[in-house]
Amino acid sequence: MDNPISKFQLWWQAAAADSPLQQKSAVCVSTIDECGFPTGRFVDLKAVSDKGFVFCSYLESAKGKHIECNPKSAMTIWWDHVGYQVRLVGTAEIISADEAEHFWQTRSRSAQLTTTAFDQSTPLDSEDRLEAQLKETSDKLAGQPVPRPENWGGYCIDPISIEFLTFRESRMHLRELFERNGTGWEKQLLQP
Ligand SMILES: Cc1cc2nc3c(=O)[nH]c(=O)nc-3n(C[C@H](O)[C@H](O)[C@H](O)COP(=O)(O)O)c2cc1C
Repeated sequence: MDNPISKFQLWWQAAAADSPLQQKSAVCVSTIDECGFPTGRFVDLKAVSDKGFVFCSYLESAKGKHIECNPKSAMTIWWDHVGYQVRLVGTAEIISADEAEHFWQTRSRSAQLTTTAFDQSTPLDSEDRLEAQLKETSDKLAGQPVPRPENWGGYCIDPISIEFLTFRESRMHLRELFERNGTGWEKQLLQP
């Protein structure tokens, strides 16, 4: 398979089928902080297409601020039950408001309420404060749809390289590196 996006979609499907994982689409996104340190955290992978790899978050979170200053990002995935690792590097861009709205509408009401109630990555005085904030938001929006907060949206990482590793107990892992070459991709095998 010479198209890494199609290959990824097949791997994602295979990993999700009969997956023992609770969080089947958790992937690690790494960004670069203001001091130049890389920092990773798990997010939920929402969609993959020729445009890139999409996840949703608060736009003013730490990761959001990092991407605003430096869009160079990475995504790393390990699906133990199928023995697949995927690593990609690329440039993150905010998705459109319409796309963000689409993903917002796929969220449960309780996820919409918690997202609205909290201000990700800002300091928290005490754990009790979370309950109070959630109750305040739930009471305020009782019986109404929960609108998407302006500070919630998504990012699409447009990859310049994607590496697929098929894990083998023998350590003879198969590593397939795809690098962007103009509008296409160049494939190269790497030693394990
Ligand atoms: C399995 C899992 C899935 C998560 N999914 C998301 C997500 O889709 N979006 C998000 O903003 N945070 C998600 N989080 C929380 C992030 O890992 C992280 O704590 C949060 O985004 C704040 O990161 P930041 O301060 O670096 O911006 C998830 C955490 C876990 C463990």
